[in-house]
Amino acid sequence: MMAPARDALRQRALHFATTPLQALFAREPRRAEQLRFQLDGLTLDLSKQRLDVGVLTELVALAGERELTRWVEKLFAGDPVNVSEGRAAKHWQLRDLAARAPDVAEQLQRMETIVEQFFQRQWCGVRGDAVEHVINLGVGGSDLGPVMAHHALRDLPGVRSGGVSVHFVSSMDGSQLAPLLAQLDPARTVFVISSKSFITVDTLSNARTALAWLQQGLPGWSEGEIKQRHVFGVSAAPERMDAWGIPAANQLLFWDWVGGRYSVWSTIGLPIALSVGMQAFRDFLAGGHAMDQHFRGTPLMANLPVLLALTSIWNINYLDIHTRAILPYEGRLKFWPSYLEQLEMESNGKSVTRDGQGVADHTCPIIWGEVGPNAQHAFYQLLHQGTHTVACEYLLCATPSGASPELQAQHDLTLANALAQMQLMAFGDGILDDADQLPPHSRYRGGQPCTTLLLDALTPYSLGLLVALYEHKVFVEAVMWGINPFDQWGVEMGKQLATRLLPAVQGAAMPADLDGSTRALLEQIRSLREVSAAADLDKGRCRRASGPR
Ligand SMILES: O=P(O)(O)OC[C@H]1O[C@](O)(CO)[C@@H](O)[C@@H]1O
Repeated sequence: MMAPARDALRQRALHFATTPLQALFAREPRRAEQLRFQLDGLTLDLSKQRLDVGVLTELVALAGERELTRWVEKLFAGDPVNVSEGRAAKHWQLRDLAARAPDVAEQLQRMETIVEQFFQRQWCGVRGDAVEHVINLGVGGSDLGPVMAHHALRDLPGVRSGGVSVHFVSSMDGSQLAPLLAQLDPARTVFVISSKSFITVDTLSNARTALAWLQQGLPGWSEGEIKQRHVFGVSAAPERMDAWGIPAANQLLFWDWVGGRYSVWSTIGLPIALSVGMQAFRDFLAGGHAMDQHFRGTPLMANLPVLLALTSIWNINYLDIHTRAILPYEGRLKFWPSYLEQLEMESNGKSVTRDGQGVADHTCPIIWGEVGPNAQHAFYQLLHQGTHTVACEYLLCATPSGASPELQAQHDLTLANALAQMQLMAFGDGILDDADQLPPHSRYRGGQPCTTLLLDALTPYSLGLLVALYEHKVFVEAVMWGINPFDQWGVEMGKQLATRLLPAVQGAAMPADLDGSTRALLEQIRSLREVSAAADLDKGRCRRASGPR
């Protein structure tokens, strides 16, 4: 395949890989302005990336060669862009409130009815007590979007509060669920079982434990009565919710054409609406829709998701930078890195193209992160003085999320830290006059390419803009690499192997073809368990021997 843009980019990369960022600013007086892009209170600043407008123009030409515009049309036409599963990817339709697709509008209305009952304290458990706690049981896309948005938006000024307390449980080992159950009253607790497939073992095992706890704590009530007042289900598989015994009135639906990690906009958002109210949830949808319109209608050179994606392609495929740190300078966004890890790595962690060939280039980088001020005291040492080049993505809010003078002062401090850290990351100690007097161990080499995303303020709307920005960015990258971002076959085999190994963990014979390492680990686990069971037995004997006091 002819790829003139790619060859031109390779040539440019030779220059940008070795030119200090200071030199780029010295050479281009309008750089900060030319590489800053905006939409509705969201600013994308690429000026501290190792590129210029010429590089972006060449990357846009490459996007032309990869038929990006045609793929964007296919996405919004509802074509089956998820080729391996023969499905459309219409998460964007969930946020188009004006178009009111009938199914979408109906489910949103049902969600609103449920949410209002909780806010009005009218949703009561079997004993007639108003419910105060809702626990979402879900994992991956059925957890990360809601948990991220709930933490970002709850108790934000202007956002409704006073509903129920919402909790999130995802891990299959029960370590999140057990301490919650120990504190809560079953009569005042409701569970939302959130699972697109309704077969995810992590979620269903937590759900079984939750049901047993409800039954134990609410004696005298039948399982059906308990489920009616204490269990909701959110899924694209209503027949499986039926089989689990969730009453139809407590079921909220979404559809196959919503990928798990793109489902925060669907009824999977129920926990978000329960914590911040429906108006905030609709504002979140409106932000996402504004980004859809921008993405569909803006020329590529000013299109935020496209520019973010092309910058990422430039770093990975031309500058050989294979890792990216996500650094929000806003504690409310503490789950933003985990959210993006799933969105990006589960979508684009692929090595086979849509037509089954090996990819020509590296795909998704390794993504990790932490709230910036905490990361400063954890892994920034590596970013400043380690040996790896890491693309750094800063997320800042211009105004604080609370109004008190103390919070304003703390917010100023946080912003000053973010700006200073970015200076050091990008320019190193070159910004100091006397840097060359410093001993080697105090030098900062700089050269870490930084992207800044600046929100005027964190609101449901701006969070919607941000999430949809990344969803589309992931799609653009996938088109550039020729891969399908909407499937996740790589997580399936692990689940099958776990099912096969479970009996052996429980004490049955080990599979004959088990590898040596797994066999040895299982043997050790078994013998450790035997020792611990024997110790428990001894303790029991001692207690009986010493008798009651
Ligand atoms: O919502 P479900 O069907 O329980 O799946 C949970 C998660 O599991 C995955 O399939 C990966 O194992 C994700 O894509 C998904 O978000």
